[in-house]
Amino acid sequence: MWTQKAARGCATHSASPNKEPGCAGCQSDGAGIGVKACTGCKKVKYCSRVCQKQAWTRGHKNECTLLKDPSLPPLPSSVRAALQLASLMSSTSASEEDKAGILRLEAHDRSTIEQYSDIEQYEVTVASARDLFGRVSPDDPEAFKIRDYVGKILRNSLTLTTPTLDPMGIALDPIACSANHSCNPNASVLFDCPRILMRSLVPIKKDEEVFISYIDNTDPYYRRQAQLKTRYCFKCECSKCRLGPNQREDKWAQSPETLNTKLLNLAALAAARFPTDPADYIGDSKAEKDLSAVQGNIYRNYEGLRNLKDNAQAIKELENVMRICKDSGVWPITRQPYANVRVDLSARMLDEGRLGLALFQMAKTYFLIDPILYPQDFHPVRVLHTWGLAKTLVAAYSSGNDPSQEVDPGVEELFQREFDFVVPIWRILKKLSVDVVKSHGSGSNLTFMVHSLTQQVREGVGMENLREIERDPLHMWREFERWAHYLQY
Ligand SMILES: C[S@@+](CC[C@H](N)C(=O)[O-])C[C@H]1O[C@@H](n2cnc3c(N)ncnc32)[C@H](O)[C@@H]1O
Repeated sequence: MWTQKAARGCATHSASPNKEPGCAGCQSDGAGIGVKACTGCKKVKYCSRVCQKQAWTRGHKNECTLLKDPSLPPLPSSVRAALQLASLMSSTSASEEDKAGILRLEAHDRSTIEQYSDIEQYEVTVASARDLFGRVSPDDPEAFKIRDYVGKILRNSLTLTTPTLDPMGIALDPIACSANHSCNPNASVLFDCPRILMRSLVPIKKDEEVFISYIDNTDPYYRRQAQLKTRYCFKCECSKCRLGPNQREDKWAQSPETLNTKLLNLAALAAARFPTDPADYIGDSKAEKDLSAVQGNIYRNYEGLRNLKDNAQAIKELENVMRICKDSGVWPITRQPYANVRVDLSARMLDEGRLGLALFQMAKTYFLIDPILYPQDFHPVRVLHTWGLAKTLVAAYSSGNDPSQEVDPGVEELFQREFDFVVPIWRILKKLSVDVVKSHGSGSNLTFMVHSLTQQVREGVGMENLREIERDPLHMWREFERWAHYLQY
């Protein structure tokens, strides 16, 4: 089952009455992809690429009816997911095999949820989903199974991401859901629409257990523990967690005692605004408590910014978050969420056409951060970041060679300094062509895109020239490495 956070409902269709609507999920025009109309409203359409799996379209039927009720507030994602699962299970178009797979999944219930607040949340979700389902399908016996469905979702759902790893909602797949969690996983789950891929990160022997990571395993220990407890109801005792809160993810650049005094006011402010969250715990000394308040503030700010539509505003605020990390004097650039904020900032800058600044941030991630957070060259996250960098280098190079395009001032300056973009483009793509097969498999969409671009560059530049470029007589690669140090934060 696939579900999505943001409900678009029938508004998408009515917003453009004269235009044949495209996909309400990914917003593509649907040309050449094929779109299917919702079986509920018969209007909103979803494409078979990103918003695939008919289940998604069927799930919309409930939302679509419910969203016509103006008295209803926006549905929480847990309620939405339960409604979609109930709707899927009662439909005739879901295969019996799919249904049997879902029915076999175990569910969490009051006995496995430990904290009172989480039980309360679970009961509210069950009651809301049952009530809403009853309004849409008054006589459907699936309503009585909603408690079990909520428990199944709580126990088994994985974060559904775009191919570039942006969270989109949740996914429930009987096979992917059979893997247990480790913060030091030997495999990863990737969404390569319409398929789910499970890829190994290290050699796995026959009969060895396959572990995936349900959460961002680059987060510090207490945050990982808190997330797994709240979302999946278990205490993680994986090989990394057994070593406690003193691994690389938890390290500070300097002792928390040296936290910049400017930030102490911020800490007091943050502590006053937010009750202590176990996810933010660092230690019991005054300095550690201050720092945990700052950390909580930073995580919450960042999470709030992820869905901000206004790019310019988001860039301003993300830069602010990064400045706080930098000014703290204790935050290493590899400690979360500093590292993730940088990646989001680069993506936002790209959307705004600020190629030069985005390139410098991406170079920092490429040279100084990713090799530490993701030690394997072919780690899927690292491969995706590298792919973003390669595409941005190509875009910068093309913009400077196309008189019809406005060149970003940062890129213009690089051209003036006679930087040869082709050196890093070729070196990165050549290696990426190999790594992407290991990370995503030879048949994945990403592999196809990486190989196509590599081929274009090979044909465009010519093998003879590329051999000279590989020799790099003017030391362009060394110059490129320096970019990682250009920006202050
Ligand atoms: C997707 S299921 C994994 C399959 C699970 N073994 C089962 O049979 O349902 C996720 C659930 O398995 C349990 N689980 C997964 N990894 C675990 C771990 N490392 N330690 C303890 N429980 C774990 C948790 O209850 C979690 O909600």
